[in-house]
Amino acid sequence: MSEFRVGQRYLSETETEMGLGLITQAEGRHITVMFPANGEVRLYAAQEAPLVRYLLQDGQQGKHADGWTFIIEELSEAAGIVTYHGKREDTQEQVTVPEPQLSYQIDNNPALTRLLAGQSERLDMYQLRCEANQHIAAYQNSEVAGLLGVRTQLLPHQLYIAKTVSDRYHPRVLLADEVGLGKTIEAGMIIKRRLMTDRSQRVLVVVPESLMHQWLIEMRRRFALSFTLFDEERCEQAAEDTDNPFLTEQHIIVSSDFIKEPKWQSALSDADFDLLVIDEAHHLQPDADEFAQVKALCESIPGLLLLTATPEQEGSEGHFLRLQLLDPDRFSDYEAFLKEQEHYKELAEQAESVTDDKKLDELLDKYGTGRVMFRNRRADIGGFPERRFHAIELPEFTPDEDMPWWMDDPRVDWLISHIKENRNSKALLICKTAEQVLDLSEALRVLAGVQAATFHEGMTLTERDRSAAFFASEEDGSPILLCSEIGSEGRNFQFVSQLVLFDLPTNPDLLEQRIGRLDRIGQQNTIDIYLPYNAGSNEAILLPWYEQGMNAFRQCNAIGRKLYDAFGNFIETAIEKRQPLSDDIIQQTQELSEAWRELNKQGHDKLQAMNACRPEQAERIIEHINTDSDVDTVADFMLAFWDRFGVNNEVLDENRWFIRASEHMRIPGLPGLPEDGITVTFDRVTALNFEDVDFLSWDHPMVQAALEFLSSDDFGSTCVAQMKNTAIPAGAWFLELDFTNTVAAPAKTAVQEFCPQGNLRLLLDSQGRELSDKVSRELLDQQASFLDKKTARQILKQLRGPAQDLIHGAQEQARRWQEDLISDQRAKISDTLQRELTRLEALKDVNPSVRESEIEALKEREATLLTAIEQPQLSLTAIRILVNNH
Ligand SMILES: Nc1ncnc2c1ncn2[C@@H]1O[C@H](COP(=O)(O)OP(=O)(O)OP(=O)(O)O)[C@@H](O)[C@H]1O
Repeated sequence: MSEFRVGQRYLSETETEMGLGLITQAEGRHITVMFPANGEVRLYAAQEAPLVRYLLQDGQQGKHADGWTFIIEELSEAAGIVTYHGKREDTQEQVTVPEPQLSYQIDNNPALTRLLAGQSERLDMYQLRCEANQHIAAYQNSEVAGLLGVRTQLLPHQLYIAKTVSDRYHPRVLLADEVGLGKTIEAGMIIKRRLMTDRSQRVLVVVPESLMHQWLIEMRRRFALSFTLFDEERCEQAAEDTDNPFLTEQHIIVSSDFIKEPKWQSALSDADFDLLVIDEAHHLQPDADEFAQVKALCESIPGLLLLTATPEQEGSEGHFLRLQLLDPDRFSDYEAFLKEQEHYKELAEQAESVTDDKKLDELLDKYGTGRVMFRNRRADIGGFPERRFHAIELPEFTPDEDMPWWMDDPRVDWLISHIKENRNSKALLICKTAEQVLDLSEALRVLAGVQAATFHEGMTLTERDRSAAFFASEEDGSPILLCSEIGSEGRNFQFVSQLVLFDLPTNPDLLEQRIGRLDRIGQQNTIDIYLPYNAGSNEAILLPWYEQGMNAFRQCNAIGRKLYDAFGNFIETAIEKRQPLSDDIIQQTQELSEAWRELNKQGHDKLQAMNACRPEQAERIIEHINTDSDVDTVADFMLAFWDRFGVNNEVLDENRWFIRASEHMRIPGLPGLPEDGITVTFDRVTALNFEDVDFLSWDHPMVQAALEFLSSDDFGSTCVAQMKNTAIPAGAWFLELDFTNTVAAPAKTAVQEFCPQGNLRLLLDSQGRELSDKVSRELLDQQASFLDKKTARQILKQLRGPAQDLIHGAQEQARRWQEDLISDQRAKISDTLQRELTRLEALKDVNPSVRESEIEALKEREATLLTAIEQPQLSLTAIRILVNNH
């Protein structure tokens, strides 16, 4: 066809991302177009070529293949080739640019390119794109992003910690809530929020082997977080293909024993993790050989969360040395640390009179465990069930060497009767060793025909989980779970209300951990703790010390370990000699425990409570979560998304949908959408009631992917629609433009905190008058209706030129908006980080507690952010032309 000439420039109507094409052959009925952007050469039938001629007009900006830009003043044409005459923007020289010399990169705004190519998408797709952009900006601006979709009850003490800790640039803290109050949940929330806000990218979780699966499942179920378990075998395998196995995944769980292996030390330290979480951290023993390795790992990772309900389980000095892992400079002198504690009472009194949160932070910062340690206590939270204690004295027992001990140990008889009398309820039994568990299991099977579930270190992880599930099963589960001491930590057994202590540990913190399996969040019933013991046994010796001395069975016992430090010698001697403890020791224990409790109550506990939860702030966080995760908004958006993108959704009830990919999916797949479908809800309560239902919120990977698809691809980026408004002349037209501003910076700077996506909507009439304040998007949507593709294309042909002119002007306006936005963000970066710097430097003057590296990191962050913000990205993400047609 004669209208095609070699050298002319065209856009592909269907693949605008190929940039500006150049006709290289135009003979007969075919034309050849080269697209330099991706080096493709396409052959088209001239009559049906899906191409749009690319022509600029005077006043517009052109770009030469060498990269410089010019403003067009005049056009001329010869043999079908247009030549542009104008002025170079950089040198102000007059230039002449024939169209073959135009750059193939016409504009970095795909929406504009698509408009020029005559593309118009469905109105509903355009609306969805704009909505997605608003949701993205709202999400990035939300103060509680990452906490919106946690599948948990919104408990103030947990959310306060989650938000406070996750917002710190490099948090290094001890999460030490009393047993069962939700440290794992808090850690999960912190991880989730940090990942969702780009504050963290790579996370390493270290837990006792017995808790690895539980963590994996909790992270997935409650936070939609995918972790991978790494063990020796996995590392060996990965090491065959890569130098560092830990770089193959972003979120990794390993066992506490694993990190002690020197073999993987350097790989772990070099794996660029930015957050390390160590559960049951009281096991980190400063006097153990491998402590140096753990210390090195803790030093190599900027963020560190240590979790323990019993920080002083292994003594006060161990506690101090673990605090030192968090902040070696602050906790540099043990004696000074002890001395400081003597002043906690006065400090607490002083702190109580401070009403300003920032001042309180400063005060807590300067003394004691300050803002490093978070400990919530049952007494402060309230609402926990009562504990009842039943000590059952049984006759003395001496095992017969020729018979298994369990044949005539009176505790076994008691246990069998107990199971029989309590057929309708389950019991958890904890004893010291795996051997005891195996013997007891045999005893119950042989003597009573009871099949007990077991849990001990001799079983594999999968066997343990299977066994715990057998115990938990309501229909045909076991009435009792026999656990060795490994079952006394971390596991969740709050669906049980009876605990049988088959023996007693000498360390009160271990007893506390055992009781904590049942006395934890979610426990609905009064807890019955049974201690069947034989007269003259170790348990008979320990019982009065625990019960009368410190009331350890009925209440939480934070001072147990200290009492053990004070009376341990007497206890060990009494056990060795098989003699009861003297009344005097019991009396002294009682007096000391009362005195210490009182002292803690006035100082230590108060200070910890002030740091662990500030109720007003916690309530504000919950309010924020409720506002920012409005169920209807998420649901409306996702339902519309599924409809447009070919995901079948079937309503199951008011709150649940079954969704499955259809044959008409417009995208290759969605994260979290398996082939055979999935049931989802947008409602937290439903999510808590139905474990198998996915909880969709703005935090969920599927919802995030939907937002990402809509914003990063071209879906709905251009649209021509009609409106019927008799108040304005027929044929009047309007241009609606959506701009976004983003700032790209290295992930480690967590740039989103200061520079979340900003959106600007402009609405122009054909004269270029800006109307966005007067006519909202919603109002326009009410009047807008669909236009068929053909008419849309005709309109575009007519309005392309004038629309382009208006866009040109609007871009100027958007740039001014961007400058204001960036200047606010720049000020916020400087203000916040300078304030933080001043705080750290002031703190350093009071005591040498601040690491120089912390100050350096802060300065570096500020410098990087301030550099990044100099190159913000303004994008025109969506364009709509509305033509009045009545
Ligand atoms: N906000 C919540 N909503 C629902 N369940 C919760 C919530 N917080 C905690 N739980 C449940 O309560 C139990 C205790 O929580 P978690 O395991 O996090 O406590 P912990 O402090 O880590 O326990 P431990 O001291 O034994 O290590 C778990 O079963 C957990 O799933």
